[in-house]
Amino acid sequence: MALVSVSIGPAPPLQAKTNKYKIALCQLQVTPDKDGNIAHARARIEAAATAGAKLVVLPEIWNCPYAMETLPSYAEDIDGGGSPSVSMLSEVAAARKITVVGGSIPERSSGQLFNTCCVIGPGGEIKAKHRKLHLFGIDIPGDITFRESDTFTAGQELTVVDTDVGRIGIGICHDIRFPELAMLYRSRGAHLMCYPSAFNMSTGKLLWDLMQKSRAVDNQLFVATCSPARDTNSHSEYMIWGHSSLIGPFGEVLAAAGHEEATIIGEIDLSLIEAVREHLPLETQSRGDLYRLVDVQREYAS
Ligand SMILES: NC(=O)CCC(=O)C(=O)O
Repeated sequence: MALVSVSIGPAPPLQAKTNKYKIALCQLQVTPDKDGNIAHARARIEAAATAGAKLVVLPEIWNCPYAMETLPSYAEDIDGGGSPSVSMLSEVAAARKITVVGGSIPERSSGQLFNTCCVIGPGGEIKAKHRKLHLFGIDIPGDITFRESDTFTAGQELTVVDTDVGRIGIGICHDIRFPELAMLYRSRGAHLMCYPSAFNMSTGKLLWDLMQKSRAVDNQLFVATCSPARDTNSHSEYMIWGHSSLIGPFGEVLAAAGHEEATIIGEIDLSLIEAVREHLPLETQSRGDLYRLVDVQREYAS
């Protein structure tokens, strides 16, 4: 089928049951003990709900260490119902009537492994499942060599999900480096991008803040990132950067963690998006006569 290149129209109006709410980013200390990680995550989500959070976000790979050699032994079958990690998320979301962007866990499906984020609604239902689209691969001799594609298969679907707290676009860590993804999410009406992540010490120090602010500023929306805490005792070659953050639509840092375990809570006020877009109307200033973004999957679907 030939691909028809059509530019994307203006972002649809924002819709959410509530205009202002608290979001919690749980920067968890992860250990090799999966049951312990699940129990710990539950406790942190409950504490965040008690503190008033309506949306709780977990890190990339929170039920086991982010180490490619051991990840497969922790993988769970989400669709087949064999996922203690996702069951816990459903239970706690339903018990506390909150939305949970459940970080990511290694998912086993049809003999393949995916790096997968489930979004859970306040009834405990899985509202969306995002499989990491862009697998992280880096080779800087003498610094860092890492290849997710030796272990994971990349996902094939973009994920924009309607929740009680509005429309959320999901990406996992390295997905944040691809601006087109966030632009497509914005064009599909997302007001918040959530990126469960696990940046490393090299690229984290240099680029982590910049990436988050860029995605927020380019698209005039909120960006939330959530990382595991750094394990300074770990002998793993992959040391995690931490620094989970909430960025506002003007690029302002609304909340940020250091590298230790922490739950940070920030406020999302959706009216800020409209204000920023009104004050600085990038959408009407952009030059659709000179460049265009194409939503390939929508074009094929139509
Ligand atoms: N877990 C990841 O995808 C890491 C991405 C990363 O560090 C980067 O620089 O990109």
